Amino acid sequence: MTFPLLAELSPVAVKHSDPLLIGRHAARALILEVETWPKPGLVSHIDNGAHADMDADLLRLSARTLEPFFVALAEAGAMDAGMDRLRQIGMEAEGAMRDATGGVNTHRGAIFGLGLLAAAAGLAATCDWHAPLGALVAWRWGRDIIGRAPEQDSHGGIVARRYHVGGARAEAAAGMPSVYDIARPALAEGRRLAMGDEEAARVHACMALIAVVDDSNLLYRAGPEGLNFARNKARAFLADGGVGRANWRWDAKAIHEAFVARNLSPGGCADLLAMALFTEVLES
Ligand SMILES: CC(C)(COP(=O)(O)OP(=O)(O)OC[C@H]1O[C@@H](n2cnc3c(N)ncnc32)[C@H](O)[C@@H]1O)[C@@H](O)C(=O)NCCC(=O)NCCS
Ligand SMILES: Nc1ncnc2c1ncn2[C@@H]1O[C@H](COP(=O)(O)OP(=O)(O)OP(=O)(O)O)[C@@H](O)[C@H]1O
Repeated sequence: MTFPLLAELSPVAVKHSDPLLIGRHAARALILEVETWPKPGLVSHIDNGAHADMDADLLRLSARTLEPFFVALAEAGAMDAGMDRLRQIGMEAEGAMRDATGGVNTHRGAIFGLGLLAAAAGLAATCDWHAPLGALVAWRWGRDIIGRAPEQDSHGGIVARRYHVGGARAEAAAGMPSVYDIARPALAEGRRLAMGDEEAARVHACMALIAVVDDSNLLYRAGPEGLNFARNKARAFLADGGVGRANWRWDAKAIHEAFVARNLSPGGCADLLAMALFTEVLES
């Protein structure tokens, strides 16, 4: 893996060092992601997308349940904890999520990605870090993240073997490039195109992510054809002007319905959207 030199990264000030605030912003980012419609195939405050076992209330409950674990991860980061300790807290968070939701996987990917960013936010304050939090994740924990073999029987493990994609771990070990190179610029473009409409900007960023990310959820449910179908729909939406058109919401709704009809759900892209919203608040 090649990683840019620190001097090549854009200068960034990390604004918050209080673990309680970091945890609150992480949970808030998850809630904001839910309050976004139409996100193709995904759960929102309007409908459940391609999910029979979740709705917005369950995702909100899950987000609230996870907040103390994001606080703990920020505290662990501030103590320069290694990956074993972060993993332990992450597994406890997964257990609490399952207890709260009756066993539903509401936020497994989000715990991992947002959790690492929360730990990096805690660490940043103690080591005078002036670059993106994703780069700090890669620099401090990247080798340990990628060095660990994927779980054999998880959906991600199955997809990784079958299609040779790296999923959430590769994304994190590379410094979250989909957050910084795709979602953050798309949020800014969406705000400009939709004249400050924040929900529109989030839909725009979600489409930009679906257009390029190797989302292991899409691959698990529908293989490469499903992934390509999803990408082509998102690319066409963006090529037609994204949220800059007056009738964009109808087009996004039609894409959402096409995903639901095929049981497609880009859960990884939903996680990456939440991570982009979180880093926007923490970095300037
Ligand atoms: C690493 C994890 C995510 C492995 O899960 P899995 O084997 O199913 O891998 P997979 O890559 O498919 O990711 C799972 C979830 O990540 C999200 N995701 C899918 N594709 C991507 C992608 N390309 N980029 C980012 N996230 C993605 C989705 O929500 C998906 O459900 C994780 O569950 C795990 O090992 N947790 C242990 C706790 C831990 O290490 N925590 C670290 C500190 S919080
Ligand atoms: N709004 C959302 N709607 C759906 N999934 C989301 C949403 N936000 C985040 N996700 C992510 O999607 C993942 C769940 O996706 P999904 O239910 O497709 O996977 P699964 O439980 O592994 O498999 P399956 O449901 O196909 O059996 C979670 O780990 C979560 O992080």
